[in-house]
Amino acid sequence: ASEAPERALGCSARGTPLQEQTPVFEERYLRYISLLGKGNFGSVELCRYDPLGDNTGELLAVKKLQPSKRSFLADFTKEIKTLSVLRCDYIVRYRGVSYSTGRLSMSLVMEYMPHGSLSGYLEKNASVGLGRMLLFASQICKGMEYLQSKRYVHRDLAARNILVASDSLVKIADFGLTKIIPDDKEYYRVTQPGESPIFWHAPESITESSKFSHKSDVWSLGVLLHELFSDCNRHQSPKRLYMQRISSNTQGPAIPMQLLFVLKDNWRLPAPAHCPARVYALIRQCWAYSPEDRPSFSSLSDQIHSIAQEETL
Ligand SMILES: C=CCCn1cc(-c2nc(Nc3ccc(C4CCNCC4)cc3)nc3[nH]ccc23)cn1
Repeated sequence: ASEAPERALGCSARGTPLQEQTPVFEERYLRYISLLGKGNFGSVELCRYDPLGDNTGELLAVKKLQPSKRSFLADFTKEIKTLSVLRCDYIVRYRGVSYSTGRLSMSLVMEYMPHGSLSGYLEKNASVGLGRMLLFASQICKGMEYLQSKRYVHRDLAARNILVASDSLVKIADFGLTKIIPDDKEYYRVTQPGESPIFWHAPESITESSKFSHKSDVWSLGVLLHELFSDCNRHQSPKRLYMQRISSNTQGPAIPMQLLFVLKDNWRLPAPAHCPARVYALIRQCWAYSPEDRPSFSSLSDQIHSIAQEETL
């Protein structure tokens, strides 16, 4: 499960060799253990793949699709394709698929992350020190750097979608909304904005243009870092802080427009309590109004690295 990897952590430049790409797990050997999470997509279950029937099989996270809503099936197969080519220690590992003969449904099999989501983990372990926070932040940056190298835009970067493998390793998960930027463009324009988490979205993704790019992922990473350095405290969540700021005139224009208004007016989420000034300054860089003024993931990794060296001396 989460034993320390004997090799250095990292992401491989080339994709997964073809024959490894879609291992099939026979559904009859997948033993249900418990429910790990539910979403508008379906559910994620903890299962043991136990072909020998002696409970020695490995634990896996199996994402079952909600009974075949046609659109979901298309998105689901795209998510499987998206995950299957990714090979990075900071991205939750895709293991394969499982088909159920009877119900003509398909499940996505992934590595099991024992500690659950980062938001849940931080609520439970308030003692996470600055050093580990910065370690988690740099791992997420490296995972995003790798996604960018594959021209993937995650579009749903938030603490709820970061999973904890061990006390010293977190990974990016939930690629349900991930899009691949076309080769001839620098952004992805969303036509069907579903239930979108606007409090994590960059201004250009909120406006009618619904533009998503690596730089809009950088904005969301800033919001994620704000959550991280707020210990994912629900009372200081981005949604709650934004709603406090804009709720003065709820009967006014729709929430997204009010959010845009305060962002245009250069208001930003305040520094979390106990957040080092250098970390908040880094977070603010991610929230530059125009995308091109935001740092790259590699620059963020370097800055986090130098903050870690200074702050944890
Ligand atoms: C990304 C978020 C939306 C969808 N989603 C993904 C998962 C998920 N979870 C886990 N592990 C896990 C371990 C413990 C707990 C517990 C439950 C009881 N309360 C304390 C925390 C919860 C989850 N491993 C995974 N691998 C791949 C996916 C995945 C769950 N939901």
